[in-house]
Amino acid sequence: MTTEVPGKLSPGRTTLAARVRDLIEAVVLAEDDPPGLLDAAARIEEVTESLRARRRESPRLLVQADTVGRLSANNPVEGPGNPLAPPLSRIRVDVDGMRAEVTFTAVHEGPPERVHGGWVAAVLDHAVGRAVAAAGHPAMTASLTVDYHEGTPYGVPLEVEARFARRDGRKVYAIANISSGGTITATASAILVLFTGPVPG
Ligand SMILES: CCCCCCCCCCCCCCCC(=O)SCCNC(=O)CCNC(=O)[C@H](O)C(C)(C)COP(=O)(O)OP(=O)(O)OC[C@H]1O[C@@H](n2cnc3c(N)ncnc32)[C@H](O)[C@@H]1OP(=O)(O)O
Repeated sequence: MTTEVPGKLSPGRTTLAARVRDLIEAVVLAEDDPPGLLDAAARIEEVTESLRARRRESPRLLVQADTVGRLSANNPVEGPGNPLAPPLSRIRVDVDGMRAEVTFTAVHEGPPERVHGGWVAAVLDHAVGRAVAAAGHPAMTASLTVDYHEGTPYGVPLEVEARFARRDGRKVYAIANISSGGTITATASAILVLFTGPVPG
């Protein structure tokens, strides 16, 4: 059975994360005007201090996500609560794997007008983790091999797909790809190792 994510998360938190994401992009693209930049920095520092005054102990923010159970909405790839996360959207998971959308921005630029390969790998790593968990084999990535076939564009929605392939004892094999407008730009194959204890969120 396919389950739609996200789960329940306070709108204030997702809105704040979205605004900070916008802020990061604005910072990266801001013209070099030293007084203006210093003034902005001072105003941002004020907001940071007001949030810091209400600091929680752990970054983990568990919400009911899907068949895997309670997961952290602050996950740095998928989590809508984390401004660092692109994040993932339109997530669909089932026993065969997961599909999702992701839109990178100029913040993620590596090669000119293309997404940094580390970010592509992060999304693929996350996707294989999601896929094997959805297939009933929650595991951590031990090995991830990424092939970059073409530059991955930012500013457009990309499709992410990952599938559980097979299990051999504690080793779980999975594959994933990321595509733009039907063209696969990167593929990954992964070996994950089953968790022996409780699955962290
Ligand atoms: C609103 C909603 C929001 C929702 C929000 C969603 C959040 C949803 C999160 C879910 C999705 C997260 C997905 C994140 C994906 C990561 O980011 S995972 C994090 C990165 N990975 C790590 O940190 C792992 C670090 N490595 C380790 O901890 C340990 O090496 C491992 C992987 C646990 C394995 O250690 P171990 O348990 O001691 O196992 P070990 O006996 O060494 O090996 C077991 C088997 O694996 C094999 N193996 C081990 N390493 C390798 C290797 N590198 N290559 C090949 N084989 C290997 C061994 O040869 C052995 O094989 P067999 O002898 O059984 O045939």
